Amino acid sequence: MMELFQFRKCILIKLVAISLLVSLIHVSTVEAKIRRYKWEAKYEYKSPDCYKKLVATINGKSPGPTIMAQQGDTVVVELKNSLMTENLAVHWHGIRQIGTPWSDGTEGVSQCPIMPGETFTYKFVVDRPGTYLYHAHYGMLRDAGLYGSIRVSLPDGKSEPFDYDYDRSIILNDWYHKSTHELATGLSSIPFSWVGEPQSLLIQGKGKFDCSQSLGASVCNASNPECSPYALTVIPGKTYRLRIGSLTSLSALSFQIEDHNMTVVEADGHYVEPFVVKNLFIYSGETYSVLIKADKDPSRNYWITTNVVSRSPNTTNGLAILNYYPNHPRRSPSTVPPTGPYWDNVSLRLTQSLSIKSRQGFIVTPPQTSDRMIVFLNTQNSINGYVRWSVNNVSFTHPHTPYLIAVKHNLTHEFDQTPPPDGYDFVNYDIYNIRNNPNATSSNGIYRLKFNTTVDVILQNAHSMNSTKSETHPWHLHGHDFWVLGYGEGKFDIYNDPKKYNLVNPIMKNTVPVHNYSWTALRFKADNPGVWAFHCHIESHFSMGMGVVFEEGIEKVGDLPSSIMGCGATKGGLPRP
Ligand SMILES: O=C1O[C@H]([C@@H](O)CO)C(O)=C1O
Repeated sequence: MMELFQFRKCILIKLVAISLLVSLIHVSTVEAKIRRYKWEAKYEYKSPDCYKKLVATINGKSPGPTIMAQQGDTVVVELKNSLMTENLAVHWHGIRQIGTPWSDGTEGVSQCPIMPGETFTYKFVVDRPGTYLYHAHYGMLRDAGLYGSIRVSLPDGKSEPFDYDYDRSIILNDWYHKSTHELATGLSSIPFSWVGEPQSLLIQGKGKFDCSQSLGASVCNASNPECSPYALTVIPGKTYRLRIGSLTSLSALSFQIEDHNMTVVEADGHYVEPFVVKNLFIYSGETYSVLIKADKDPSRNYWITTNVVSRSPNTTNGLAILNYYPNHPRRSPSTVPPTGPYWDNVSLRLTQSLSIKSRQGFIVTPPQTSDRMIVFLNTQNSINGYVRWSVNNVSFTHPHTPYLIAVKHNLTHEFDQTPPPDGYDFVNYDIYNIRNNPNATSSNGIYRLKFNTTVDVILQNAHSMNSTKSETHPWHLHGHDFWVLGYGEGKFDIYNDPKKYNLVNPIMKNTVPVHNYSWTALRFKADNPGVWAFHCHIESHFSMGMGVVFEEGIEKVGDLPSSIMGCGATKGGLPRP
């Protein structure tokens, strides 16, 4: 009897084990989906802020389609360049491209440009849940409207550490009426012609330029439905997760919703220890999730606004409508739209930056020490009469052969083999004044990092060349997230400031501002084999040389696909080193 019982028990255990195994296999096959997209990039006449101009679209839209995926999925984007006369590359901003550095979409770094008429396929895994972006990474093409959102949700059955009823993605932008070609030409000419302040601010691709400036209805038509304000419809009583991303060309923004507080819960794909704000400061390349509750008087709509901060604004505020259902989405509130905080209040912005900490229960503790410290002094310079931006007095230029190919195949003659400096003259440099000698050099040399080491990067801001200000610069790192260890005003003190680092619960991000006359300290692990750009996300500043490139673990990078080749030294195949 006992034996029969044991036998049955054994069979039962085996059955349970088999069914568990089957369900595990089932879960893993259900989880890892392939999300396929077929996109065509082309120019179309559009009027996002009522002013008609050529806009770079994806499948006829700007912002382009939102990529919706679950953690662990593989995204495949077959991208056709139908821009007719312009090259293309698309960067998946915030996706680390582990094992696929050739899919990072950075022209000159990870691939040759996609030529007009060509189709290029990007394939990568979205390994973490969160809010990300995509945008053109060729010349200043992003500014022409080629961008969109990536939303990575948790696998089925897993839930976020906060509750909400609905999820919405909103991209903030600023908008120029001149073509990107005109803007880029002005920046690289003698005399220098600055892009100036943008003509309008867009919220989810819509803005309002004042057409009364006598342009004629064929150019600017205030009643064009294309430029009716974006309406975010909410059901009274419900909680909304707003995934807000900024892809401004230049502007740092403040975002606010009339009468509604926002609880910040996510930054660049990482959970934030929740904190409540009336306005959200957001810099180009950053993403945040905020929760809002539709718990105000439901008989009316409310204004959503954006305004420029950190530069003296000359652009009307962005306007959208928070539409309480069932009010009409076009019904403008009769109230005055909130104007946001004063543009020049640096300490308010610094305070918000310092409030962003990693959420309890989700903290990834940083290594407590680093192997290398690199200090990047950000300055505006002059090189042979051209206005440029530099890092440690070196202004970045692209080589003809993408670094990933040149480094992997040891094509040493393709770029300067001398690495740029790890620091500047800490003792004598006065960050508060226009420099005595504005001259700098340019180079396409790169920083080579020892694989798996911990690297600290200190961004040091300074006075610009001929204005009366120091400007905010949002820096974006490809291929990694970094821990934000600290921010401070003035000149970074390499002996004492590291003692004040937050090594307990720093947030991890991929984009971070360095505030006016201030420093920002970051730490990351050089553990992602590849070649990665790190640059100011202001499109004109990057095109004026404000960036660097890191290489790590190139020997661990697999065979490069031939689809990324075809330019520079790889015209007609790979040359010998
Ligand atoms: O790169 C820039 O150039 C101008 C100004 O410094 C010179 O006109 C400006 O505001 C920038 O951000």
